[in-house]
Amino acid sequence: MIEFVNVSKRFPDGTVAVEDFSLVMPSRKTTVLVGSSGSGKTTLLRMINRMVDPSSGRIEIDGEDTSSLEPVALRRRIGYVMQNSGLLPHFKVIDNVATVPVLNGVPRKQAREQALTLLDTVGLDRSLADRYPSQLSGGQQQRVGVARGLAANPNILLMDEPFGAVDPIVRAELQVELIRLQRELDKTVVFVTHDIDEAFLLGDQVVILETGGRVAQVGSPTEILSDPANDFVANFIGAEKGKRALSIRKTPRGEILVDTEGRAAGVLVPGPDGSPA
Ligand SMILES: Nc1ncnc2c1ncn2[C@@H]1O[C@H](COP(=O)(O)OP(=O)(O)OP(=O)(O)O)[C@@H](O)[C@H]1O
Repeated sequence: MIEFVNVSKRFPDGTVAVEDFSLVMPSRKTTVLVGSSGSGKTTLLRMINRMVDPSSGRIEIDGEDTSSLEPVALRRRIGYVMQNSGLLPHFKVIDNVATVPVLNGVPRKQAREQALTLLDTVGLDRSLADRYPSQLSGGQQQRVGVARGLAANPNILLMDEPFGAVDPIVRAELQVELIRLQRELDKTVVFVTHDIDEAFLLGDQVVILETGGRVAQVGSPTEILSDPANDFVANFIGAEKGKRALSIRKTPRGEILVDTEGRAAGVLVPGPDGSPA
């Protein structure tokens, strides 16, 4: 569990990126921080692994105050995946993945073997292991970025807009892949995005942020969709504009859900007690 307790961050130039932020991010769940540009998402994420230190307040990981931990050691046991993959251009794919375990003291041969297994995990063919990042597609690079983030077998995986720079089709593939991975690996994931659809798709807990890291609402996607806390949230999630309104259309083969433009959105199936799901 990651806990923020009254955390603020003021940068040396006086910018207050985060003000009095408190939140529990449960273990083995995905928490998504979503908000517009400048709302403090990246600053919040980077405070978890001490790439940025809070000006006040504290962050605990499983009850341990991170300010008492050595930053480099902390960073090595927390996976970090960023936009544009953050791969080292002059290292082959396999060495990009194996680097952190080697720094952690794993013998190189063993680290490279584990790296190959991780390529399997993220759905990449092992034949790509000897390529350089520039010889991969954007989506493949992001998968290597995820493999790299997982390489030290961290309990926590921080992901900063990891799918922001790839085209929508690849992005959808990567999102599905992350859901599969999360079921398999059971990590505590903190994911930053400005895309509310991505937040609802991936998040167990979604945190909608306003400027200064102010929490507009926290909840499951269902809770937020069914009961937006205020106009800001309603506007942000598109509920106000009826963008997410679905209605039932009866067809000879059953009932389907359609969106406001008449596009089919899904099939209505009965719930366990026979009521509509
Ligand atoms: N090193 C810094 N020095 C001064 N101000 C900073 C620094 N890093 C970030 N900020 C400011 O802090 C605020 C929050 O930035 P942050 O990068 O956390 O936002 P964000 O929500 O991740 O934005 P984006 O979606 O654009 O990445 C912004 O106003 C930003 O300009």
